[in-house]
Amino acid sequence: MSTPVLSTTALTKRYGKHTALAEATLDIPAGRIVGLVGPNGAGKSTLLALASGLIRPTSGRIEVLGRTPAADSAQLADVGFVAQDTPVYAGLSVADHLSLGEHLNPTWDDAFARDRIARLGLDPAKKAGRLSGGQKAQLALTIAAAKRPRLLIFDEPVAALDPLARRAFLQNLMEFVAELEVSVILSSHLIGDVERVCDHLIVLAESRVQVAGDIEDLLAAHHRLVGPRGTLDALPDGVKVIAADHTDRQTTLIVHDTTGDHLELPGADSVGLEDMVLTYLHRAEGLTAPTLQETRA
Ligand SMILES: Nc1ncnc2c1ncn2[C@@H]1O[C@H](COP(=O)(O)OP(=O)(O)OP(=O)(O)O)[C@@H](O)[C@H]1O
Repeated sequence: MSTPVLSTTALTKRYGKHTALAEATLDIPAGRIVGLVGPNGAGKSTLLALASGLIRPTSGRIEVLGRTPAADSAQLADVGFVAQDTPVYAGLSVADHLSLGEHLNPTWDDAFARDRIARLGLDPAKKAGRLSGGQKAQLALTIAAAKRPRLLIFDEPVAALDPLARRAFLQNLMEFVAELEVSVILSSHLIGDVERVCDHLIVLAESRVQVAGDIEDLLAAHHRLVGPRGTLDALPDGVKVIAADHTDRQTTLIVHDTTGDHLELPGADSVGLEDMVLTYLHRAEGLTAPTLQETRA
């Protein structure tokens, strides 16, 4: 089996008394486009900063491509990181950015970078400060990809972009992935975007991983069950209730079949990605209707 892109065990980051990330255990296979979703302050940037080696864990283990993040120059070259707010140098031209990239990165693919800039229609002489938000994002993406990393990490790459620029950026990203055979982890607030481009999902809320896995598997393992009240109380082992809603007569459950056996559950209906993510986010905030156990207590 190939080395996981990201592997963590009980990964924790604290700032003083505040826990930004708690006990995160993840195993992400290579070749995925991973969507990291969660509300403000959930710990997304913290996880990405740990993965890129910008910060060190308080406790727990993290390996990126089988090694400690930012362990040495080879490991640094293997990971391209684009922080929030698409960091480019306002006073430098597009061409200056490419020269700088070439100078700083031993694995720099100049032909690839120049070809991308031409295809995007960016004027090499233009100062980065005069580019639009979408163009800045595209420039940052080009620079990160031209390092020819094995993993690209983006912290909310499309947050500041209008819908058209967002779509163009994500389209571009998918082209890169196919062209460079690179793994990608990106954080986003937009579940629709994640659905469009990602094949693996991590839901983070309240500093904890709520659920993670290949999107296809997660969708196949989550179900909505509706039945007369009382009929859904006994579920097979390994089927976890994520949310429960009751009326006088009827119970609606969102459940996660964690057995991996694709259990046949009576009356099971599918759950869309957005509903699934929101169910986990609501549960983390304690906003769900009471669970069956709580109702019986
Ligand atoms: N350097 C720091 N010092 C102290 N607290 C921090 C630091 N960095 C992050 N935090 C706190 O850790 C928590 C997680 O922050 P983080 O930036 O990882 O969240 P996020 O999910 O990326 O949020 P957003 O979607 O708003 O970017 C927050 O409560 C934040 O205030």
